[in-house]
Amino acid sequence: MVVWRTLRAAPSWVPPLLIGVVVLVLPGIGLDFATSRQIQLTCILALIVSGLNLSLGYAGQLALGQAAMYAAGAYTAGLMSIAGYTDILLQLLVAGLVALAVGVLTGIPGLRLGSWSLAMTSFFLVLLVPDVLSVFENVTGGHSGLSGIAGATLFGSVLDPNSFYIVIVIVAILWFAVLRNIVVSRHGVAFRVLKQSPVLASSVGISVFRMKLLGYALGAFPAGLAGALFANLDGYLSPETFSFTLATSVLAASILGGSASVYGAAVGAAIIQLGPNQSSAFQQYALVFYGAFLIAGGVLLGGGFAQLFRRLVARLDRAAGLDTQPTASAVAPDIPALHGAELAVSGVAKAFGGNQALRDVSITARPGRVTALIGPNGSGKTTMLNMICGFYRTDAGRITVGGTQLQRLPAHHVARAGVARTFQTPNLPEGVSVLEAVASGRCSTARASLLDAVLRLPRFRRVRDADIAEALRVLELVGMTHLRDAEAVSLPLGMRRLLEVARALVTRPSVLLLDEAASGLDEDEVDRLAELIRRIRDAGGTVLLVEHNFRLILALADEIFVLAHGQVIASGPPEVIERDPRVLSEYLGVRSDDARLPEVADALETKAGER
Ligand SMILES: Nc1ncnc2c1ncn2[C@@H]1O[C@H](COP(=O)(O)OP(=O)(O)OP(=O)(O)O)[C@@H](O)[C@H]1O
Repeated sequence: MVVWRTLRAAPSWVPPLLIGVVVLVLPGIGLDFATSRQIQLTCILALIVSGLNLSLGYAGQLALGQAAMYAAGAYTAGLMSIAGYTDILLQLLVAGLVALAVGVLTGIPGLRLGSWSLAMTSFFLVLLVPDVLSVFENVTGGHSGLSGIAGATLFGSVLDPNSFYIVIVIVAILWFAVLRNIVVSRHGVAFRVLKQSPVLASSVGISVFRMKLLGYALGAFPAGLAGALFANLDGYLSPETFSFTLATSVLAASILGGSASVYGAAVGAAIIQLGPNQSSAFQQYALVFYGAFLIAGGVLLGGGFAQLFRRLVARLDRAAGLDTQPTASAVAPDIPALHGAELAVSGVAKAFGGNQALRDVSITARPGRVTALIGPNGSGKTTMLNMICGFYRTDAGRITVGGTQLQRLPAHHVARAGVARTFQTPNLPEGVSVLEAVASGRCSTARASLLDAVLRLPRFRRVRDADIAEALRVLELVGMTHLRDAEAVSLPLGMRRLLEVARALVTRPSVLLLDEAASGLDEDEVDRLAELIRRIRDAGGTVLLVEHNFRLILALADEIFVLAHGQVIASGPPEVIERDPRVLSEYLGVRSDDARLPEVADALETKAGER
């Protein structure tokens, strides 16, 4: 256990780097030609698989185009070599950029069309590779393949097989370092938010289209590098290499190793390359075997070997006593001043086909006040929130926050304008810690570019430090600092709801929309939530609360708007609403002119409980 504790004290990138260094020095201790070639092919396959992991495992885009990007990189490098440009660094750069360009060009239409289109376009892209190579037969050699690729050079010297081995391993190590830096940065968290839900992504200010394209196109880059390395390793390119079978093997390796994992790509590639690919009998039935691997990886090993590895680490951590969580802090600090803005909705209408969900609705939520929006099921509350957030377009009317019109803005711009929200069902990405989940709310604030993240430039560190500091500050407010390293999705419902409020608060929003935040909470948790909302209000925040818990509404709201059949039927302070005959009639289906608060609350709550 002492060894384990020492290992865990080291930064997480040290063990994989050590493995990389061992692979790098293997030729020094004697490596036969066949093994050396297999290791090089494993590195090449690992590069391709890592690209798929980024787009599929992290960004959630099922796209099989890596084989086509690999071909683009390979033919680019091969043709450069034939034209006399044999420098491997130049070839890697150009091949990577060409693959990136193919990713962008094929990704845009696939992503614009939405849903399964990217999977389909990338699938056809792979099927088209042999035909494209035939069409340009004069240049690519068509079905006969491309020969005459000269040995690679580095700064003018020809690379012997051992030196080329070193180049391949170093490129793989460097790319995995880049990938790791991306995955642990804000971009990596944004990818996982996107994978969880595009709606969630836009609600924290992420442009869904740009992020999807970034994941897919970035995944093309290592495939281009792999292509350049392969062209120089074999000195000959045949269209058959870039077939659909390759695409399937890449997918199988990704699923086996664990697609939501950086190093899982290398593990999956090693299993496929060093195992079945060795046997010629396997080659004949490769597609069948890859299919079986996919099923085994997907069904038996949910999350692949990476998931098994994580479980093993967790078990060893427990055994070594490394998993103890500090206890919760009792006193939550004061909320610093929030600069809430007025939310004004006037004359808004929305129809879904013939169903008029909202008609001529006007509501106002002011800073330093809790405004509640209530109404029976189907009265239009969620539609209203979705229109404020930019998920639905209004048919008529205006929505402004602090005087700025929102109704024409896409959802991620609305979030950037200061509107933050929670969801009816807590919406948290998998594979992120509580701290990262809260910090993900800051995706729309000051940015560090991808290059800043990859190279760990000062700007990246500044943004990361600010993200962590703000996330910790808000976690303290909701009394969850002690859970900062826990996996967000594994928390109980009450904690997940508080976590969502924390994520919304981390941007210091101008307007906070809470969609049934108390639903499913026990009494203690509701009290804690109520206390938090009160403190947000007292700090000057603008809170719009959509809620079915009437005791909470009556206790918290300064003003209530009641929706029924898509229209506001009553508005005013709780003491007016609780006696309004129209409200009672809508909720209870009875007319009562002298009903009082406790009876109404009980009756309404019972009614809500029945639903
Ligand atoms: N995307 C959609 N497509 C078609 N109809 C929709 C859509 N969203 C909402 N509606 C309809 O609009 C009306 C209002 O629904 P909405 O979900 O806003 O009500 P709600 O008050 O939030 O209900 P609940 O309390 O059950 O969440 C309903 O008739 C619903 O069927």
